[in-house]
Amino acid sequence: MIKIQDVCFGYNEGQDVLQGLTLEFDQRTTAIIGQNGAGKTTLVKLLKGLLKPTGGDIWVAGVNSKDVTVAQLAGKIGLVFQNPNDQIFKRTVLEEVMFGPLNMKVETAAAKQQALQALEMVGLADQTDVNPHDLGLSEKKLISIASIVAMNTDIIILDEPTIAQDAAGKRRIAQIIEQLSQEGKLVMTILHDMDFVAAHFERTIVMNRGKVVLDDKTREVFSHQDLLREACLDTPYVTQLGKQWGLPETVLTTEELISAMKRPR
Ligand SMILES: Nc1ncnc2c1ncn2[C@@H]1O[C@H](COP(=O)(O)OP(=O)(O)OP(=O)(O)O)[C@@H](O)[C@H]1O
Repeated sequence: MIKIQDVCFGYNEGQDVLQGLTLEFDQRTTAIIGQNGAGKTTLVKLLKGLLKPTGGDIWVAGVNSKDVTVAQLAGKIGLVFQNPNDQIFKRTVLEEVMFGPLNMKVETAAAKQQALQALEMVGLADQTDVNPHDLGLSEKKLISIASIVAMNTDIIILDEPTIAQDAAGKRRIAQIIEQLSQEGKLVMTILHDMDFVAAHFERTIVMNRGKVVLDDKTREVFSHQDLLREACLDTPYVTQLGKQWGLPETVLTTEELISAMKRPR
């Protein structure tokens, strides 16, 4: 669905923030992790067409991002920004979530239907008339997710969706990701929460200083404690407990840890 070939990008000449990335994305739920400044947000802005590569090529659904405008790419790829205040600007939740489909020239009735379905998915179907600016950060994040889901793109990128979410909010985000993935969409997510990554993502890509240093099944990635440490990242808490218990395998959830601990040693 997305192919990236030798992509370089720098905000300032001579200072490449991304250095020759080559990646292919398929329908697996994919987490992108890396310390602050690793280049994660820059990468997804390039995918969305908000930035253009200074070298290399990006194809989204077979189309080279250099040959299309941001508006043309908007029908293929949706990006939920890290800060919902960068995205929200309408006076009611329903207007906000309808804006994307209407902007894509969807008829008003269908746009409303898509918006209501998206709000149902994020658990805010009863907040349609509320001013989004009166809501808390966790709800604003859910509204910004609904706004992108309502546009019904095949590719959805979430930048730090778990920030400001309590345990129930995180469970909701995990359900949304799972549902979108089951609908056949590519869901790519930037995250700092390693426990969330371990529990919910099939593939994990680790970035460090503008390069991909690991790209594999999530369990495989979290078995490379040394490489992760070099990238200034921790393994999930439950994985660390498993290692301290002396387990040879890499566990990713509490269920896996408990079942492994019950085994005779
Ligand atoms: N608009 C900009 N102008 C100049 N430099 C920028 C700009 N945006 C980001 N950078 C720099 O590019 C590098 C990569 O930043 P980016 O935001 O992509 O990293 P990140 O991995 O998403 O970090 P975080 O986890 O903190 O969001 C950093 O050194 C950052 O300071």
